[in-house]
Amino acid sequence: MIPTPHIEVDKKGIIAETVIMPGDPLRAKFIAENFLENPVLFNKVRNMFGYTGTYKGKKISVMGSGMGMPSIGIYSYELFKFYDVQNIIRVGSCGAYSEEIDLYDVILVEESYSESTYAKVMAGIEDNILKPSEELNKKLEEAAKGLNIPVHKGRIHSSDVFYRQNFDDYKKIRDNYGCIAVEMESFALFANAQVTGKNAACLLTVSDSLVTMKATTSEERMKSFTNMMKIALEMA
Ligand SMILES: O=P(O)(O)O[C@H]1O[C@H](CO)[C@@H](O)[C@H]1O
Ligand SMILES: O=c1cc[nH]c(=O)[nH]1
Repeated sequence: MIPTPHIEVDKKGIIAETVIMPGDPLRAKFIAENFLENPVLFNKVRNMFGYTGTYKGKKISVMGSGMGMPSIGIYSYELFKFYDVQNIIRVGSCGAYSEEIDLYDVILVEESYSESTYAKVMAGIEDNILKPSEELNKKLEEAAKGLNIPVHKGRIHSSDVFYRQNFDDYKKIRDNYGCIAVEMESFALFANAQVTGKNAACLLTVSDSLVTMKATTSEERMKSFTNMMKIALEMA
């Protein structure tokens, strides 16, 4: 079924086996233009930019996912199911739930807790904690070590909601589930990888802290979260 409703590529082989996937399509453009050799734009449907190029001689793609589970649910499913993509590495931003985690720190997600119904509705998956690929995580950790970039590892909260009416509610999730940070896509990505028999992982950079209320700017979120980009590219 290609092209798909959301990706205008009509041939296999244009999109690489490994796709690096930020939420922001402009972060995808930034990665392609600053890290890939000879990047070629393969998707601009809904401005959800996707590029294929090479990194240190290896073919690799980068594409935005949009925000939230319904959005990454669509893009990652189409990539896994219809374009023979084997690995998707999300490179996202997140809010810190712990004082020990500072702005710009990088987190390698070991488990993703969610109250979302995505996995259940999509495939009858009842678990509320999903895991990334062990093998990808091992490689990402090795790549981070090789680059001398420290990473926190742990369980994060994958949320359907950015703006809670009761801000302090996040503390219940942090304390009950041991989550160190919050983002909004990894749970759906891991569910899709499980359903399609493919591999997914997630690196996050801390853009703000729910504890200290420190925050980066939107420009910084787009352009300066380069450490996680380098780890993902080096691994790929
Ligand atoms: O920076 P991205 O990858 O979009 O990730 C985070 O930022 C968005 C919210 O601002 C949500 O998509 C959340 O998961
Ligand atoms: O999902 C997110 C991402 C960054 N910061 C948050 O508070 N939530």
